[in-house]
Amino acid sequence: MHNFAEAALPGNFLVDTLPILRYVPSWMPGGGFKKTAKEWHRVVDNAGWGIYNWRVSNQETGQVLLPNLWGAHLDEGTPSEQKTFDLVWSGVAAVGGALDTTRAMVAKYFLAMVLHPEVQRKAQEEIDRVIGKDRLPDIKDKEDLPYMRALVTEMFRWESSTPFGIIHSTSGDDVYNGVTIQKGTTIIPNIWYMLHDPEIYTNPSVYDPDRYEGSDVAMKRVLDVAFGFGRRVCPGSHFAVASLYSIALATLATCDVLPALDEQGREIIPKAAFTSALISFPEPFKLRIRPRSEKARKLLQEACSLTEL
Ligand code: HEM
Repeated sequence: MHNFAEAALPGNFLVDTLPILRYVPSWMPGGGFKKTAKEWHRVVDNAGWGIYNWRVSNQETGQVLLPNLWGAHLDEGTPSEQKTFDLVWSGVAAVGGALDTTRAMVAKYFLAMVLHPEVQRKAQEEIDRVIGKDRLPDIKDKEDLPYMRALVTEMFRWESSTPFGIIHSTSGDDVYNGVTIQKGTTIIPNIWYMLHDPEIYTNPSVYDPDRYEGSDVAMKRVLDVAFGFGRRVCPGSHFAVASLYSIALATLATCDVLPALDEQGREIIPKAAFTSALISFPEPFKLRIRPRSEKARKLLQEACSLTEL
């Protein structure tokens, strides 16, 4: 994932700006990127084929958890060479697209909760009122929890993990707002700014689920931007929102997310600081997670023991 982030960052490799450099041999000054490309290709190749071959060789052992992306296809019989290739690289695309983007959003969610106890209280009040305290929430409860929907949407507006989306280049000449854009121009979609435009979002740097006033239309406008545009829009957006939603709902229904304590027992309030890379994470911070009640602890324990089965 680190190599991907480095490779996709505009300006990191001169050859992206001066494509003629691709004809420079790897041993000449300016051709070093070819060695890097070869090495990184080996890494991603091993990762893709390694996990696929592991999946095939463990199909019968019970080590492979089902259902999984490859399972349904492999159960149909031995795939052709082309299909095998497609399966391996669609798996790499799914994991590559999902892993760090989702990890970063989950970390940002916990940071937002530590910084905004008032949001937690409001969400917990909604969960307790709608679901009660006798069962764990379910993804189907989403329909009845507008504040929780706003809480998750606001995560993507406040600090999406892909502030500059994925870089593209124009496939033909274009004119936008009177500006001529030539074919092959690099386009960096500034998703962060679109979601922090003060003309649309009052106090854009503030994490505030109330700004949507419960309107799903206003929330959709955020999610329509956060996952990119056009035919290369993120295919995992629904999965990503559902994952965030499940994690937020499960933790807030059962736990309080609290700041860590220093040696004197004082709360350490973390800064809202983020790395500036293709995929943006929060700077490291500490927190405490405490079950809201003995009943909540038991519900969680039961759910964990069911998962282990
Ligand atoms: C918080 C989570 C996520 C965020 C913020 C995110 C964001 C994005 C963005 C901005 C793009 C670029 C779209 C464009 O080019 O305009 C993208 C592409 C992509 N995403 Fe996601 N994504 C997330 C989760 C996922 C998940 C869970 C998956 C798969 C299960 C996934 C798979 C992909 C793939 C395969 C692409 C490349 C699509 C293409 O180029 O045709 N993403 N994502």
